[in-house]
Amino acid sequence: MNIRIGQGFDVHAFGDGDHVMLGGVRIAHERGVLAHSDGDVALHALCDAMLGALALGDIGVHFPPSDARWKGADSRAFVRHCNALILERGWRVGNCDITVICERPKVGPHAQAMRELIAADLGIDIDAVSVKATTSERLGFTGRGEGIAAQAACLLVRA
Ligand SMILES: Nc1ccn([C@@H]2O[C@H](COP(=O)(O)O)[C@@H](O)[C@H]2O)c(=O)n1
Ligand SMILES: C[C@@]1(CO)OP(=O)(O)OP(=O)(O)OC[C@H]1O
Repeated sequence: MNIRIGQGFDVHAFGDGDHVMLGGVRIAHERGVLAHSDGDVALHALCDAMLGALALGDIGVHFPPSDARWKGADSRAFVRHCNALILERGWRVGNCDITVICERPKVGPHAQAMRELIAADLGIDIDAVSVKATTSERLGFTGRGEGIAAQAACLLVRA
């Protein structure tokens, strides 16, 4: 088999704070997120998609929330670690696609910066990295502004 696919999903509740991290980009916002790490749902979903493609469990297995090393951690380091696991097994990311789900903040103005950071961390062309967003039409916990969610898909090809 010369391709593998994985998908990921993550949620964090909003809490006190003045920014959210999304796709490695710091976005000023009137709420922060409650998390052990920097709470970057986009990168956590991506990590779970990458790990899922390798059938290596999930982000919590590799970076346990009980481990003080990950307190406030930059989630870009998680992405780079997952990418190293991929490369050392003879794979590379062919492309990935992330959808962020929230009413606010607006993601569109930051999507290009996110794509650039993710492409750099994966060592792949920016054309292979997609970041998009949707509201949930004011329905559910994202619609009520209680939290933020993201889902991701990741294709691996033989290096
Ligand atoms: N947090 C968000 C949510 C949405 N967008 C952009 O707005 C478009 C319309 O959203 P709908 O949920 O009404 O379909 C969407 O396609 C995104 O381009 C955004 O940037 N940030
Ligand atoms: C990222 C980790 C790191 O301890 O903690 P959180 O930032 O709380 O994020 P979550 O999406 O719950 O994933 C679990 C953990 O791996």
